[in-house]
Amino acid sequence: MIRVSVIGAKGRMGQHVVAAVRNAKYMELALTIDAGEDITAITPENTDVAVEFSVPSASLENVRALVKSGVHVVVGTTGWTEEKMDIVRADLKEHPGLSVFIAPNFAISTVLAEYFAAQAAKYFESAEIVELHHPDKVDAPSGTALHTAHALAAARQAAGMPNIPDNTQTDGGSRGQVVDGIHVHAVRLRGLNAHEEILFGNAGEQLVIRADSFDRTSFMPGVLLAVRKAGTRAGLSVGLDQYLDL
Ligand SMILES: NC(=O)C1=CN([C@@H]2O[C@H](COP(=O)(O)OP(=O)(O)OC[C@H]3O[C@@H](n4cnc5c(N)ncnc54)[C@H](OP(=O)(O)O)[C@@H]3O)[C@@H](O)[C@H]2O)C=CC1
Ligand SMILES: O=C(O)C1=N[C@H](C(=O)O)C[C@H](O)C1
Repeated sequence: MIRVSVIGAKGRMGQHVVAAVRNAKYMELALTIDAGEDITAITPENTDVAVEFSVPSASLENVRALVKSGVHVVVGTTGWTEEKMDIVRADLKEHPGLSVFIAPNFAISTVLAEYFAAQAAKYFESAEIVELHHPDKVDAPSGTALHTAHALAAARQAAGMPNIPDNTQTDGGSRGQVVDGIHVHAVRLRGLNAHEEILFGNAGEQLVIRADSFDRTSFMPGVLLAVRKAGTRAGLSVGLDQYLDL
């Protein structure tokens, strides 16, 4: 049995994770922790893997506390920068064998969309990203869109592509945030859940790759896969693609 504790357990994702763990074979729910509760209650005596879905402002300190306790961590919360990950990498040096796995997105559709987009990137002069989410989301652009922008930029750079053409002379914000040279646009609309479009353009043609998570259940197979894989890859790793046969 894998004993799984959930941090952010009362949140939208946390509630789904609690239910998914309860229904999963060979897993049992250990502790559930939310804002204001004592995360140090999670220890190797009661937990094998902690799943963290809280808020971007709290996630780093939660992960650091969990690493200090000595449990494997699966993280879905957004807001992870290289600087924050370096802090966790340094902490992990004191705990060889422990794993911290961060996934900007656990939905197979979105992971594949980014994978396909990275393959397409070198064939198109233009690329932009549109992410669309529910209006209760606190961060923009989404962690997924940031991750996709980095992947596209890396693919373009590896192929020696020039900057994306854009002759905009005045911009009151309508052109979105520029991430590694890629324009990223965020839509917040009641009724939506989590959606991403990657648009590519050449003279006379367009390719659109789109992934839709209509319901948070879409993230659960990925979360459970990451829990099952916890500890197989010591140190910090990022992205569900690593666990898929891509
Ligand atoms: N990787 C992926 O596939 C996915 C990632 N996400 C990301 O997951 C995160 C959570 O999303 P969502 O569930 O919608 O957000 P919610 O706001 O619904 O849930 C967050 C929960 O964390 C709690 N919380 C706040 N501070 C702490 C803390 N210090 N310690 C423990 N718990 C805390 C909140 O409590 P309170 O409300 O009282 O503050 C709330 O219950 C976001 O960053 C989101 O972008 C979302 C979907 C999929
Ligand atoms: O807040 C959300 O809902 C989501 N957050 C993640 C992100 O910012 O990429 C993953 C998914 O898009 C849902």
